Amino acid sequence: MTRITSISLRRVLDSRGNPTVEADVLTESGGFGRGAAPSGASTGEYEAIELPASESIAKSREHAVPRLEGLYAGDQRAVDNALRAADGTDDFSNIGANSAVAISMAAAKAAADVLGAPLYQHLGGAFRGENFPVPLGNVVGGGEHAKEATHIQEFLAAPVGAPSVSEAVFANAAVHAAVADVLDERGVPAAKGDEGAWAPPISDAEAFEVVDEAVDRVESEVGFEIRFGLDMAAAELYDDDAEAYVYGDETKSADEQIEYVAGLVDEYDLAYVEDPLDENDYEAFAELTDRVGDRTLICGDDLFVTNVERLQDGIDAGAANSILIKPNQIGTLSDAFDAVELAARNGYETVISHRSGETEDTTIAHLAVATDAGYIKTGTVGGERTAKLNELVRIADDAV
Ligand SMILES: O=C(O)[C@@H](CO)OP(=O)(O)O
Ligand SMILES: [Mg+2]
Repeated sequence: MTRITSISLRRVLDSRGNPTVEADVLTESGGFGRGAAPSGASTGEYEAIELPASESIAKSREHAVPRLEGLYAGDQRAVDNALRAADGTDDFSNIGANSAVAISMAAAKAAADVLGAPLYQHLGGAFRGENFPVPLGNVVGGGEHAKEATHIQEFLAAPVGAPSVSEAVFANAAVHAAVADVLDERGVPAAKGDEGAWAPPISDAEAFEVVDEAVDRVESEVGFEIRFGLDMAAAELYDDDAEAYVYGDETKSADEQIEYVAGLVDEYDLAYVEDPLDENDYEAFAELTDRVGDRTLICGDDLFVTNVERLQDGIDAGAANSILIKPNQIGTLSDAFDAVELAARNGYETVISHRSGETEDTTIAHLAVATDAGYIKTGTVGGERTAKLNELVRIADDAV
């Protein structure tokens, strides 16, 4: 039986050393599931609310746990509806999206445990596990994840031609290593940013050269196509008062930003561009998508925040052609699934994603396989990133 008998919540460390929420769910027959909430730094204006971990835990113990005990862990909608009812707001500002998502993921894992099925199969059904997402691997980054580095937040290796997910994961690690070599040859010292990407003190223009070179080197070694992409996190670059994108001493109007990004897509044959424009500018997103959407993915992260209403607005406007899915942006797995389904029905590609603050939790690897997502963005190196990448390798090897 998957009836929930108890839920424990505790504070654990995330990869930045901040407290986050971990949930354990136990069922009547001894099923066990554990989930931990990630945390963003370049958070979107419209995301569900993360509360301080202790506050979120106290509120959830009082309001959510009593409603959840006795429900079936396998009835994910009922669990997630109870979380929403316990919170009573649209954005989880009462109990915190951090506790909500930890409990939602832990319940799914407890149900899978009772069934004796891998999580991806419990979530996605018997016919999942054949297709794997292309991992987008952050190899150079700055922005909110490393202050003295590039303005663009993430340069992402995209091994689109890899014959297997394992080869793709290793190719990204090789690009990460090749970037270190290229930087070394140029005499550029580099620390690492929050997600384990190199965070060199160089201009965006030089970062393009470095990543392009590193990708070329690895591509010729492995013999399959590797492209690259970006997360521009442009809402962080956008200054509302100046109505412009600010790159240090330079600024760009929305039209100039569209021109700039369209030029980059062509010059570097970019496979992927996330948040190239401000989160409130559907129109500019639509214009850019119209120009380059036939040859690259224009992905909405802060634009859509895994929210079906914002995604529907984007679909109506023709803004973007793909969506980033972060369960903690919306608070539950059910909401994240709804966003994936709406995207799929409208021909939008799905990219399942980590946060810059992460834990060892591997739910997103299973979510990507369960939803047949085309891509997963979960870093390249570092234990909290390799936890997900290695889980994908295990799923492919039928070893979960
Ligand atoms: O912007 C993003 O896509 C994410 C993850 O890379 O960063 P953060 O978790 O800081 O929002
Ligand atoms: Mg992003």
